[in-house]
This record gives sequence, structure tokens and C-alpha cells, in this order.
Amino acid sequence: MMTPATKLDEQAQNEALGDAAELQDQGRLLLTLLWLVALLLPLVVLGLQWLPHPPFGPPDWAIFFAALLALMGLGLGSFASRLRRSEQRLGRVLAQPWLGELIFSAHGLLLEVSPLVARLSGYSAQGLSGRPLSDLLPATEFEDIGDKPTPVLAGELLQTEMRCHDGQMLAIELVINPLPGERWQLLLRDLSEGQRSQQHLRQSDIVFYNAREAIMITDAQACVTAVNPAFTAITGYTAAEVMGLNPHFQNSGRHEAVFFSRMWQSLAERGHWQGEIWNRRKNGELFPSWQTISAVKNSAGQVENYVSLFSDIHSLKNAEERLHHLAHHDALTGLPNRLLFANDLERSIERAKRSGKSIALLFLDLDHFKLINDTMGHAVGDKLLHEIAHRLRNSVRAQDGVARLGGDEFTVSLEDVGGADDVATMAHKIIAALSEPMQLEGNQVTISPSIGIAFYPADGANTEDLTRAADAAMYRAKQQGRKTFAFYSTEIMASSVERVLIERGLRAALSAQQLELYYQPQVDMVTGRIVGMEALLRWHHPERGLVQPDSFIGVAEETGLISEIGEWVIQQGCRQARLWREQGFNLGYLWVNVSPRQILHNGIEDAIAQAMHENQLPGGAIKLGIEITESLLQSMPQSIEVLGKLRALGVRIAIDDFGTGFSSLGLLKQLPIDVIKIDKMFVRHLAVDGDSQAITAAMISMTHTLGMGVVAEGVETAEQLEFLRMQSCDVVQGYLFGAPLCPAEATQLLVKHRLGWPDPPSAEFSPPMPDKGQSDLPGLP
Ligand SMILES: Nc1nc2c(ncn2[C@@H]2O[C@H](COP(=O)(O)OP(=O)(O)OP(=O)(O)O)[C@@H](O)[C@H]2O)c(=O)[nH]1
Repeated sequence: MMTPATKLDEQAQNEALGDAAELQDQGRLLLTLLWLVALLLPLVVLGLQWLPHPPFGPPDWAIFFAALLALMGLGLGSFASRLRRSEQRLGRVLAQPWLGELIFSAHGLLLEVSPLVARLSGYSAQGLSGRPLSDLLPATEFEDIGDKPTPVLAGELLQTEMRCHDGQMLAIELVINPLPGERWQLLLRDLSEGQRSQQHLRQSDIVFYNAREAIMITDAQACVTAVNPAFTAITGYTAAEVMGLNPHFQNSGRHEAVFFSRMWQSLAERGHWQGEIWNRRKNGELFPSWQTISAVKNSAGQVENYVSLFSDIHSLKNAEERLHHLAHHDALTGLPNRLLFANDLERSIERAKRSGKSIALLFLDLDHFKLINDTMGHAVGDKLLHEIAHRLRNSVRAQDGVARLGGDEFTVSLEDVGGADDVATMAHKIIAALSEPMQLEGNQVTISPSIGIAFYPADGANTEDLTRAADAAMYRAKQQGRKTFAFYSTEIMASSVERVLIERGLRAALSAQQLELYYQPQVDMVTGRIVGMEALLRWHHPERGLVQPDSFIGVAEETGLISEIGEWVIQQGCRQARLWREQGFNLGYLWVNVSPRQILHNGIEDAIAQAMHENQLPGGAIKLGIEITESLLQSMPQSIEVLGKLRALGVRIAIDDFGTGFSSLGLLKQLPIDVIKIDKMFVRHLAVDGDSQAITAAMISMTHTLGMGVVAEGVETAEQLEFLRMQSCDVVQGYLFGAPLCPAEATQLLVKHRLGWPDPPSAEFSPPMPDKGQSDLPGLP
């Protein structure tokens, strides 16, 4: 698109071109004159000879012509030197890197192009030669240039576009001049650079008018010279209202004079200031802004303007406060979280230090809260936690600190407390308030807390120690049966240290191969043959020797290590079963103990399926059975599903220690259970205690009625055995047949009793002197 030229900025070019045109005219005139002189002068001289009185005699023609030639030479010499100077000048102009030259014929064909034109267009100079001018200049003005003897555009400065070799259009400015020989010269220069800087200016305008940040520009005396629309939107002042004012008109009064003097100091020293500043809107409202002020200097280094850019961070500040609250509070209950609890307790300790008073820290953990989650769902669990937080807050004074540390753990810190009695009363009150039944989604739910109590400074001189002491005391309250409180004591600390030691040792035990499975035989009452082996876990502690499961299973369950240990037990048990099958033993079942936690949470079916697959179980004479404790029955819905899946894998399921919990046989009917194991407590008293006899007889009979098998544990005497036989108990297990033995000894036992025991077991079998701890193996994996 061609536009009229608006300015002539190439003065040198025009002067040179002007010179050239003038010289052309002068040259033409001079030549004509010389020709006229050369033709007419001899005729005039000859004509004068015919007069009656010629003014002079016949000329010496040789001298005459020599003079004429000298005259012509002088004229031509002066013209040639002017022409040379003009050519040099034009050459210099054309040598400018920004000026390109194109020579074309009257028919519009390109004859010559300068290197710059070739470079700008992307063609080679030869490539362009002979092409129509309109190939390079597609604008309509150039289309039919070849049809006209003279381009109509001559002498005009035009802006148009040049089509480059790659098809891109390049903005150019050009002028066309006539040349001798019906040729035309086209001088051009690249405009894109200039357009870029104009575009830059336009972009600056766009930024200024469309920025969301307010922009205020002042002169060197700090009088406002310009503000953008965002400034008006944020402050309420129009540009006209603030023009010429000192920015002080926005002063909020929130900053001291020293604040502004520092700002000016920074501007003077570094030319820059940045910070948060409170300003006043036109309507009087104060608002925080984040402001950047820059001093703009001229080339002499003097400040000409100050440019201030700011945004309203009012909403950002609100968000920051919300974030701060979120970071310090528990989202579910709104109580302070662990972080704020620690900060608050630290400050309480500082105060107590100064006043010499003491602080009581109560550490609460809900009892069996997991069961609520498991049986009623997480959403109900959340509501319960919310209600507990509410009750807890209402049970204490306003100045007492209540926090939720996470999960079902809460704390209450009491400053300026009296004696332990007062705190015990408070703990009672909290337990009573929290244990009141609550209605959650149509269900009545009851829960209780266990509370540990520790005092500053007696039990801990800083936040960590005090919290640790209260936590240890809470653990003691759990051990004491839950729904109670316990004060911290050194003895409690010792047992909590013991727990930590066991946990640490246990973490290393698996990789250090300190765990081992022992096996205890189960004997069929009718045939006297071994029909099963129960795998029982032992820990060969490097310093303490053989550690009983009672001492570490609890810790393993609390710390979650039970999953890893449980999986190892399953794999190891299955491996042993495979070995015995390969050795030709007709064993029946290999039983492993599985923790209720594993059943409920750890994808146990996958672990068992994999171990069975790896050891080709069930295979032939050996199958896998799992023993679970009665407490699992409290999580009925989930357990039914998992146990069903295990059954589908061919696994038998036994309830261990039956009779010690509160579940009824009727409840068992709803679960996929194959075997009931009567707890050794009943078996032990069979000979002397009529009640135990009655209960055992009833259990055996009812179990049979439900179509399940019965195993009696802890059989140590012939009398017990006899009683169980009379009640038609199916299988017995106990020292009378064998203690838990390491794999090698258990294999020897299998060899020795391949054909079973005589009936009753012969006296040659002397039970090992029972280490009672070892025979009591409740609920261990
Ligand atoms: N609903 C809900 N459950 C949570 C939340 N945070 C943790 N839990 C659960 O709280 C339970 C805490 O259980 P524990 O304290 O370890 O065990 P417990 O069943 O209370 O048993 P004891 O403490 O030994 O009486 C775990 O099952 C967690 O998954 C939560 O924000 N909401």
C-alpha cells in the first residue's frame, strides 16, 4: 500500500540528486552551444570575406580552428571536473549502508541493483537483472510502469512495500529519478527499523493506558505530569484533579517522616525505591499498595522525571492473613494446629519462667477412633472430631489453650494451675464431656479420650520435652484401659524409652534377619496325627536374646511396622509349607497369625495371593490357614469382604483366642470362619474349674452346630486331653504334643510322629518345661 511521503530526511541524497540533475541540464546546454559555435563561426568568418571591405583578411584557418578547439576544451574540462565531483558525491550517497539503488529501463525491466537491494530482497543481483520491476514492487502504482514512456511517479518520495524472495513484504521508502538513455533510477531505504521504534512507542502507550497497576509520572520537582486510567480506578482521582500536585495529596498519615526521608534517600542514591506504602483514596479510605518509584535521568545524569508504579494489595493482604490463619489452624476443627500450639506453648513457658508459676499440659488421644472411621466412614469420623473439638473448647476456660495436633490427638494447656488435684478434676471433667453420646448422621456414637498430664517445669523445661512427657503419660493411660488419665512419672518415661528402643530395634530386625518363625503342631483327636502347624514369631534380639511377641507386637502395630513384619511372616510360612510338602509331609494346614490391622488396611489379599503363588499353594497335602483375633469382629463389614476374598483363594480362616472377647457365636455365623480356637485360659482350668468345663463344652457343641471346626489351645495334660476328647473337640495344640520349635526341630518332630501319637500320648513324650511366656502367645503374627 503506497502512502504519500511525509518527510524528507535524506538531505544528502537529495542534494546529490539535485546536483546530478542540474549537471545533466548544464551539460546538455554546453554541448549545444559548442556545436553551434563550431558550425556557425567558420560560416560567419567566410561570409565576412565576401563583403566589399572585409574587416579582416582571410584568416589563418589553422590558428582559427586551434583557438576554437581550445575554447571547446576549456568548456568541456570545466564541465568534466564538475561532473566528476558530482559523481563522487552521488557515489558517497549511494555508498550509505541504508540506501539501495535500482536502475530500470523505460519498459520497467530491472537493469542493475545495488548490493543492499540484493541483500534486502534476498535475491542475487544477477537474479534480479531482467525481471520486471513489479516483481519487486507489487503495489498497483508500479504495475504498468513499463507501458509508459516515463514513470508518473518520478521525483515523488513514496512509502510502499518490497516483495522479498521469501515472499515477505518489506516496508521501504523510495524516490524515482530519470537517467540519460531512457533509464530510471530508483533509490530506496528500509523502513522496518523506523517502524519498529514507532511500534515500540505505540506499545509503551498501550502499557501506560492498559496497565492494571497505577502509573504516576512527576517532573523533577515531584509535580504530577501524568497518571494512567488504573491510577484513577485505584485512587478515585482523575488525571485533571491531580495534574501539577505533589503526590503528598495521597498521604495516609500512617508513615512517619523518617519513612519518606529514607525513600528519597534511596531514590537519590540508587535511583530506585520499592516497598509497601499506605495511601489514601479520594473517598478517604486507606489502602496498602506495593510501590516502585524510579528516577528517570537525562543524558547529562539529571533527574527529569519520577515514575511511580503501584498496585492495590488490599485483597492480597487479606489473602495473606487467610493463609496465615490456614497455616496455623486445623482446617477441620478450626483449632490451632501443631505449629501454633508449639508457638503458644513456648510463649506460655516464657511467661511461666518469669512468673515462677507452672503449666499443665494435657495430651488427649481418642480411644479406638479408627474403628469409627472404619465402620462408619471417614466423613462421620470428621464430624466426630469436629464435635470433640467443640466440646473440648467448652470444657475449659477461655484463657486455656486447646489445639489439635493431628489425627485424633488434641492438647489442652493450662497456665497458672494449682496442684495435681485441680488438674485431675479438669481431666475428669473433660473425659465426662467428651464421652457423652453424640448423634452423627442418624447414629448414636460414643467415644472417650485417654489423657496424659505433664507439668512445666517438673516434667519438661521446654516445649518438646513437655509434650513428649504428656504423650508418654497418655500412652500409660491407654495401657491402663483407656477412658482415663495418667500423670507423667519417671517410670512412664522409662517405659516410653523402652518403646522407642524396641521400635528402633524392630526396624533393623527384618533386614538383619533377626526374626524367625517357630512351629507348633496341631494334632487330630481321632487319628492322633499332625494335621497342622501354627507358625509363631520369635525375635532373636542381639542383646536381649529371644524376645517374646508380647513385647514387640504392640509397638509394631502402633508404628505400622506390623504390615512389613506381617508380610514377611506370610512369605516365610508359605516357603516352609512348600519345603515340607517337597519333603513329603502330609501336613494339612500351615497356620499363620495375621493382625487385624493388616486385614483392614494393607491389601492383605494381594500379599497372600502372591506368597501362595510363589510357593504353589494350596498344593496337595498342605494348605494355608490364617488366624485372626476376636477383636477383628468389631469391624465386621470390612472384615467380611476381605475374609471372603481370602477364602476364595483357598485360605482357611480361624478365630484365635476365642472366648476372651465379647463376640458371640451368633456373630461368628455372619463371618466366613472355618475354625474356632478355644483360648488356653479355658483349657488350663478344665480339670479344676466347673465353669471352664461348661463353657468349653458349650463352645465345642455350638461351633459344631455352626458347621465349624474346633481347636483347643494350651493342652498340657492327659486330663485336659481326655475332657476335650469327651466333648468331641476336633484338634488339640499344646505342650502335650510339642512346644513351638525352630524349623529344624519341627521337621524332626514331623519325622518322628509321621504316624501320629499313641492314644493317649505316651509318657516318653515329656513336655519341655514351659516358659509360660512362651506358651502364652495371644494374637501374635
Ligand atoms: N476421620 C478422620 N480420621 C483421621 C483424621 N486424621 C487421622 N485420622 C485417623 O485417626 C485414626 C487414629 O487412630 P489411632 O489413634 O492410631 O488409633 P485408635 O483407633 O484411636 O486407637 P487408640 O488410639 O489405640 O485407642 C487413624 O485411623 C487415622 O486414619 C482426620 O482428619 N479425619
